[in-house]
Amino acid sequence: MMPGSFNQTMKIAEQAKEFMLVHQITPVPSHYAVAYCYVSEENLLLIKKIDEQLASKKSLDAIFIDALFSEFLSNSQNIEDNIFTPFGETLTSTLAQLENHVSSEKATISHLNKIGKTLGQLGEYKPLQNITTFLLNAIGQSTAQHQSLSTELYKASEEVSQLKQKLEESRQEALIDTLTGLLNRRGCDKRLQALSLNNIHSSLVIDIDHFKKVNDSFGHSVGDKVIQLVAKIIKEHVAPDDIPVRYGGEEFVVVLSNKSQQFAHTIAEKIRLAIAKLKLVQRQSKTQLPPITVSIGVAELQNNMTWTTLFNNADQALYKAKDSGRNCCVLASINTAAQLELAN
Ligand SMILES: Nc1nc2c(ncn2[C@@H]2O[C@H](COP(=O)(O)OP(=O)(O)OP(=O)(O)O)[C@@H](O)[C@H]2O)c(=O)[nH]1
Repeated sequence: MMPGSFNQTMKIAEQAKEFMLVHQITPVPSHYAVAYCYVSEENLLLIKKIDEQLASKKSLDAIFIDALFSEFLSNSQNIEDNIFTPFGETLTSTLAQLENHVSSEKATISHLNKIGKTLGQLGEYKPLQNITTFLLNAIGQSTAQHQSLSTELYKASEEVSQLKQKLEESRQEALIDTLTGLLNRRGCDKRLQALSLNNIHSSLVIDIDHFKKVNDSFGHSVGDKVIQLVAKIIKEHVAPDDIPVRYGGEEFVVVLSNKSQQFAHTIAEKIRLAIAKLKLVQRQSKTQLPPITVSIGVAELQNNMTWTTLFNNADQALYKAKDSGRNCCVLASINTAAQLELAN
């Protein structure tokens, strides 16, 4: 879609609204973005997925649409570049044209008023006076119409700004874990794109020990609180350019940017000890929780290694930590025989 094609943009916006109505899609910005992308035929894979869903007579429910949003739109500039920006630009330029129109009409009205006044003073040119009055009325009406159109367009323009803001919020939500406020896996991937694989980086994979028992003995909400506390401690121990992530369930990953494995190990130990020191009491029953401990695998990015391999190495070290009785940190090395086990 070319910026500036106002009618076309409005048409697609209308079709997107209609599509949402027909398929009873909840009207939130992210869903609107998916509908808009579908009707504007911009993403063939997204179209294919929606068509397949419809062909198998399944509904376009919130879970399905959210998944499409996450897969195709939340992480890309696509919506911004192809939907909101041209839409906003078109509105702005149309508004500017209308304003020009209205101000030239106002100038014409002012001239005609002067002419009407002069003709009135002369008192002889009744037909000309009538024409002046007719023109004044006609232009007055057209100005009123243009002004009301301007008002509508201003409203639309404000709605676009709000949608942009909400989209940005949805995009942020899609990158952040709501329980802990840490990045989620997707957010981690995004941040990793900014790091050069040529520098020295390390990673921790941290897993809460016997966490199932916490849930089973104290309930899921206490379990959630423990996850939050562990996240908080992890965050407190890392630098602003490091990347702490809730990787899933009770597992965390930290990418320590520009830091060696030895340094990462020191941080891992500090995190482990700080968590082991926690004294938690369940508020309602005043029961003391057993000590919370974590096991940590530590690995360093080696030459020609991908992030996935780095995380796998740290994960293998984590398994070794679990096997060694938990509540410890284990360093991975490329030579697995040289695994160095630390602190218990
Ligand atoms: N409260 C809560 N529990 C979660 C969440 N995500 C995953 N879990 C629970 O975390 C537990 C993980 O259990 P397991 O993978 O068996 O591991 P574990 O009990 O921690 O044992 P080890 O890892 O072997 O030390 C499961 O009971 C999950 O239900 C969450 O967001 N909140």
